[in-house]
Amino acid sequence: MQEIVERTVVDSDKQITDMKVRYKSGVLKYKQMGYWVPDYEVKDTDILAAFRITPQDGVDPEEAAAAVAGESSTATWTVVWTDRLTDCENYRAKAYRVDPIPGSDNQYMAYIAYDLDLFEEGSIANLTASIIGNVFGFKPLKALRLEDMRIPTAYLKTFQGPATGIIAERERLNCYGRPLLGATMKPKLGLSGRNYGRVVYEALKGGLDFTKDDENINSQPFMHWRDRYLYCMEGVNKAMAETGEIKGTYLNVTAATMEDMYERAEFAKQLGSVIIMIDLVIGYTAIQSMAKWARRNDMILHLHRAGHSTYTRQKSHGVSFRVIAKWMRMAGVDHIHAGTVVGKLEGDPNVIRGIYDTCREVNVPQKLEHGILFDQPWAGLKKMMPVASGGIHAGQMHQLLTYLGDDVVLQFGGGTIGHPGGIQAGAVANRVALECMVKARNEGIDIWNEGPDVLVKAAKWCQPLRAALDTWKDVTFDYASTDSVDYVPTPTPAL
Ligand SMILES: O=C(COP(=O)(O)O)[C@H](O)[C@H](O)COP(=O)(O)O
Ligand SMILES: [Mg+2]
Repeated sequence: MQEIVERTVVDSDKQITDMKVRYKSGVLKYKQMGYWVPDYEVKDTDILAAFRITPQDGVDPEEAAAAVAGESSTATWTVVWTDRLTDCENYRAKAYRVDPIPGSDNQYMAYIAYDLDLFEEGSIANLTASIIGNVFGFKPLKALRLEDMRIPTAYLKTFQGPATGIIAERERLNCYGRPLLGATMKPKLGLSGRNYGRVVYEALKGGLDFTKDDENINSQPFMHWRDRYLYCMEGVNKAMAETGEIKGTYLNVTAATMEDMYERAEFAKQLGSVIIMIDLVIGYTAIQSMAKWARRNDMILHLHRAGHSTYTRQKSHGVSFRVIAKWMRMAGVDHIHAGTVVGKLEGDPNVIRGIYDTCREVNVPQKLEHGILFDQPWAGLKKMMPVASGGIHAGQMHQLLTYLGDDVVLQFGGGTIGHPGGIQAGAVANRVALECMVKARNEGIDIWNEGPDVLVKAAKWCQPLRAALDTWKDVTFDYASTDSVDYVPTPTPAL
């Protein structure tokens, strides 16, 4: 206690000096206010953030980094007397390193350390209110992107982590050694409950493990949620009885209020569903609440990342999806849409690799070429299953398996329901393509190069696979990606 009093007194002198400096120059001086500490020694318990900053013309990059540290921790636009009533030396975030990004237009990677005491335990809302709070609209910067974070073990342990995790999910489904297969219902909107349930049944009967509500299916006039749940679960139960496999359908419980979401989740549980679904747009607190509900009720929790591209897609402004994935593993979801590499939606292979590692590794080491700027040990939080979805089809199975591995849900919406032979044939094509590719890989065949031959051979005796390959052979999505790793700093021992 004595120590703090002393520090406060020393600080008060420093604050007065800082204030005089500021008033004299008439310019904000975050560096002089103590937010730039190049010789700072990072503590094991610090939360670290790496921001891509684009300072306004004429703004010194270190000053800009210090401004980010200030605005995302304790500072306001001017020095305030009340700082002296706090342990402000400790509470100020510290910008401790700024690297120019080669080949960029005045962009820098700024590293900032935050003391653990700045954050409430187990609250993504509180963490993000600082880290991505006001600071993204801050005038000294033209643009700002949160590229990565290091969450220390001390803070991780205050979070629940995935409600179920990959290991328990596989045990519940009794499914090992291969990716899981799913399909998103199409058309996105408009089907009645009975027709919808029919699609679920056919897709599961054909060999998929899961079907899935689309992100914008909730309780519209054409199909209220209870109808959807009842018809879907009828389809699930029938398909399970006929195939002898455990199956599920992600019942989207997204709704306007927590009360509505709990009511829907409870009904899904009563009907025997193994999985429910939420959309990212419900917000971090709602996601954490649903994760706690899922843990209490032995339910797998699927998260659709609806809305993420509004802030993850641009290269110089927003938040990297890798960071969102990290927050979601802390928040406690079991499945997360994480990109496909191939398919209709953008995604650079290196960036996607970094996201998949973040979801499912026990310890994620720094890997600069994958955009992973910090070591991230997960401190016992369970693994989260990535979901590959968006314009994928059976003809890409060798690429999907090579890029994404086994612990993933491969989800074919149009690639099941658009099959010329019908939904069940589409599911058969996907299951056969997957099984033959896993078998080839396990026998040591180089599926990256030989994969297309493997598929063609299997298609000789599997008419639905042949039809799928014929239908989608020309479908490629090779539009330029806007997302790739361009920042490869020299690692320093401090990291
Ligand atoms: O409906 C689909 C996919 O349908 P289809 O298989 O017919 O393309 C999903 O909402 C998107 O995959 C979301 O994208 P992401 O998974 O990248 O978040
Ligand atoms: Mg969708």
